[in-house]
Amino acid sequence: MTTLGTPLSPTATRVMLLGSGELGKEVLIALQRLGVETIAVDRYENAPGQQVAHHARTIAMSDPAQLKALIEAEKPQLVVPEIEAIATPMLQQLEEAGTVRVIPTARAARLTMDREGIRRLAAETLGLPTSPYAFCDSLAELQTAIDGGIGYPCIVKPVMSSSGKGQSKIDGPADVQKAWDYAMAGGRVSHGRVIVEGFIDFDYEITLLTVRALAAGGAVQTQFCEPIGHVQVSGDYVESWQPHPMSPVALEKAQRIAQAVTADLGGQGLFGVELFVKGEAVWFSEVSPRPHDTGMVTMTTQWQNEFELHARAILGLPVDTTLKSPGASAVIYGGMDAQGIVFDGVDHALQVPGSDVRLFGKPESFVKRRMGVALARAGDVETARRNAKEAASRVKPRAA
Ligand SMILES: Nc1ncnc2c1ncn2[C@@H]1O[C@H](COP(=O)(O)OP(=O)(O)OP(=O)(O)O)[C@@H](O)[C@H]1O
Ligand SMILES: NCC(=O)N[C@@H]1O[C@H](COP(=O)([O-])[O-])[C@@H](O)[C@H]1O
Ligand SMILES: [Mg+2]
Repeated sequence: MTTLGTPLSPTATRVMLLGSGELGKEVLIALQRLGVETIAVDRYENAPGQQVAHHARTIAMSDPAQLKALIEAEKPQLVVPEIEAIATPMLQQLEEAGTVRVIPTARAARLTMDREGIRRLAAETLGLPTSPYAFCDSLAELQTAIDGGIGYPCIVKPVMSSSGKGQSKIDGPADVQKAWDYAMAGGRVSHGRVIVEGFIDFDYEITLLTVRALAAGGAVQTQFCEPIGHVQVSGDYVESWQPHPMSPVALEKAQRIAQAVTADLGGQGLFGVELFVKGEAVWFSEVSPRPHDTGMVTMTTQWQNEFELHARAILGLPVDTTLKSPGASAVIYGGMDAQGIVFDGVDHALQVPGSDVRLFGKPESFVKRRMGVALARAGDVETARRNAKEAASRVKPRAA
């Protein structure tokens, strides 16, 4: 049985988010609605989630000593990683000592913060289909791996990075040095290691949101949302929609892969399983053991969006993954490096039929920083995509 307390009282159910960007902000709002006391942690002040939580804390989350001190001081019942770059071995120690429960598990957070951990688990332990890959610690090793079988084109990524940071495509020998240098500059945690992956010439890619939640009787049950299609530019998502049509065979394979990888990672919560599809072939790419950026579309397409599903699943509550309406999302970038920017045209954007806008409230804009998202629901996905892009384009960021 789940029992929830009263926030800011001795009975409070206390949950700490490690990372409080746009995704954490929505998880925090979902938790607040259930009367959970929330602690929003990030590496900088006034992160989006810190603006809606009961408590805001700013630390270097990749520093094990700072992380341990904060968790011991705040004593949350649950710790919810929201980004990859966290001192996950320390989370594992604290979980093993019984100090705290980590969502979905500390091992899942550790394996997925490092592309090597999750890739070796998926391909070598679970035998799931993936692109060919190798791990390299130098430019020379990278060249050897490409010549030894990965071939061209291929993709190089720092082992610790996300949202496409440090990622680039190599089309031929002339690009190798540039890709290596770019990866070295772009990792989130400095680390001289990269993964090189053979390029998969997929027809489309999806995120399969997969929830592990308690069913009546107390057993963990796996449920899937409708597939989310998306478009990525330079490794970062710019547009997503739901549902993405799939052949029954491809959908079945996708669900089987998602079931296998999430069952191994274990625990309770929502996962974003990234898959490439060509015809009826399906490849596993990677998985987030937490809500996914492409899943922001569920704020307009599902009865319970991915953030509510995560909040419910981690608290031991039942979930409903059904679709409400086809819909789409389109990213609003800052387009400039500046603090405290303003957004013109939100009124104009909201005149687009079925549209909605979220502005994350990030204190500082960068040219390619995601500052907001436009949403649109419609009778079909094509209309929704067109309307979401139209609404996004009507929001005009401007320096104050
Ligand atoms: N081996 C590959 N073949 C073809 N395309 C790829 C491959 N690897 C990555 N991509 C493309 O680059 C995108 C980003 O890659 P990936 O998900 O590994 O990066 P990421 O930095 O972890 O991104 P995020 O954190 O946003 O999920 C993929 O969604 C896909 O469009
Ligand atoms: N693909 C992962 C992803 O989308 N993560 C989301 O972006 C935030 C960081 O944004 P920032 O880099 O603008 O601070 C994270 O906190 C999370 O919400
Ligand atoms: Mg990805």
